Amino acid sequence: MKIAILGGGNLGTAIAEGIINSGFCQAADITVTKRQTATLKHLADLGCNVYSDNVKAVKNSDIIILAVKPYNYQIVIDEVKAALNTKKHVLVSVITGVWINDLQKAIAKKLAVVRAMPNTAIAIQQSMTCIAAQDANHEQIEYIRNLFNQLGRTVVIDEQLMDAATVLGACGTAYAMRYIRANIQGGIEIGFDAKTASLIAAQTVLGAAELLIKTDSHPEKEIDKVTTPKGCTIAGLNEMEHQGFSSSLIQGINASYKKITK
Ligand SMILES: NC(=O)C1=CN([C@@H]2O[C@H](COP(=O)(O)OP(=O)(O)OC[C@H]3O[C@@H](n4cnc5c(N)ncnc54)[C@H](OP(=O)(O)O)[C@@H]3O)[C@@H](O)[C@H]2O)C=CC1
Ligand SMILES: O=C(O)[C@@H]1CCC=N1
Repeated sequence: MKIAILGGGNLGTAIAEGIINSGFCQAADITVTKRQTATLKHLADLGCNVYSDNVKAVKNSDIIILAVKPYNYQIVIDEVKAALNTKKHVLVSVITGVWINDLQKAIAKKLAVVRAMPNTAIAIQQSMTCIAAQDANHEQIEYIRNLFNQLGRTVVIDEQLMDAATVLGACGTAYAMRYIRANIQGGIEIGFDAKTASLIAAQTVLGAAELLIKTDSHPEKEIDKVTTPKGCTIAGLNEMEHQGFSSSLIQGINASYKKITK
């Protein structure tokens, strides 16, 4: 399979790099487009095809990953729709807020379309990617899922949950960063220099997340292991809850969801 990534920006280049690093396909089988190609020199050096001609990229590929900004998708679809072939191509869109029906309407063909919502950890092959599909067969969905499995973990969801997936999985990276930053600020106040506090905070969050994923555990079970009766963990946790910690996170998630669905 040959893959075209239309829109070689942050996400597009991260996908290309991840696919190459994982050995999922050869660099020569990947084409990345953008209007100003100078920023894609590193991909060209790796052996990818790099140019601005979206139509040529579509004609030379089987899987078309659309990774332009939401306000640019219509123009790119208008450009390539005549070259899209329902018997050959699968279109994969990572564009936030654009529904499969919108894409199919813009293409004016019942093309197999897969919508994927990764997060920015895709740059280090640690994304959580939620996937939804329409008019794609099992084999096509599995191929796309396998592609994103090279870039982290995947789950197939109903497209109706894509806004929720965006909030929890994609915006979630920003929420986690803010949590880590608050830990760093607290860590500095209790004596660490910024660099050491950053390492301790980030590695601790990484370890906590891996505990849940690798042992299929529940957060409260892991909390019970840390909290010594009358100890400092429970004192801190309870104070955080008195200040509305869990409630503020839940309200934040709801505010994001309200914004994305309005
Ligand atoms: N899941 C997540 O966490 C996130 C998802 N996203 C989604 O991913 C998509 C991409 O975001 P991101 O990578 O950050 O955006 P970028 O702006 O970094 O990348 C988009 C790229 O598209 C290129 N482009 C624009 N017009 C065209 C065109 N006509 N033909 C070919 N290339 C074109 C631009 O380059 P040039 O101007 O040189 O053409 C640019 O490099 C967005 O739709 C966004 O919604 C974004 C961020 C986070
Ligand atoms: O903030 C946003 O609107 C988008 C959604 C996912 C990441 N960025």
